[in-house]
Amino acid sequence: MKACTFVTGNPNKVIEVNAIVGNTIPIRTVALDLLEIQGSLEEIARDKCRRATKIDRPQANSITMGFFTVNGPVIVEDSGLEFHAMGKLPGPDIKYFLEALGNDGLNTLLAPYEDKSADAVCTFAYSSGPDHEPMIFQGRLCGKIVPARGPPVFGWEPIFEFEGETLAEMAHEKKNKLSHRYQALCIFREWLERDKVEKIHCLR
Ligand SMILES: O=c1nc[nH]c2c1ncn2[C@H]1C[C@H](O)[C@@H](COP(=O)(O)OP(=O)(O)OP(=O)(O)O)O1
Ligand SMILES: [Mg+2]
Repeated sequence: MKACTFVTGNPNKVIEVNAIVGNTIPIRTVALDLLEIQGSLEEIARDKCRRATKIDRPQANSITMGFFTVNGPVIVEDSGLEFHAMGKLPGPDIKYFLEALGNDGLNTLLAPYEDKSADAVCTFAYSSGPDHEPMIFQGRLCGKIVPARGPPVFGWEPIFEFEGETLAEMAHEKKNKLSHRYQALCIFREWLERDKVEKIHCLR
């Protein structure tokens, strides 16, 4: 069975996706930061996915400087962080907010508000090839934004608290059994397994 290609520029996503799916879905990864349009998480993921299926001739890979092509099924992912007090902002723009303000600055943004709750949203888009419209699989984890605690290894993990622990403090095994990414991948896996014959055919 031919593997599904996960195109992402983020090595932490690769580590988590591999840990979550194990060998239940054959996935190979390609390290490439795809262009992202402005829009909702779903629109961004769909557009990235269409773009990924069209990588049909050797592409320079900016991260490894290797060359690759994508043939067959593809998945991409877009993650957002929605502050309830701010009408779901920064949402898909969290990457740029984090780069500009850091985790402390994200806390400061919420200082005027009593409501510190936030949703971490993970949106996968899957397509079996350039002629197939992407399908969307989304997972959501509701937590709250707190002053940073825990190792600052992956994005906004140190400021996102779920049931008393920040994601940075949480054991990886635990995060990978409850996270927004875990939930999205469970729905994706269920969909793949439903009507298995047809989907396996898609993955060839
Ligand atoms: O579980 C997570 N725990 C903490 N931080 C996270 C998580 N998941 C994404 N993040 C961060 C990475 C990036 O700063 C932003 C999402 O932006 P996003 O465009 O989806 O990711 P990216 O550009 O790093 O990789 P990609 O090439 O797949 O688009 O939130
Ligand atoms: Mg991105």
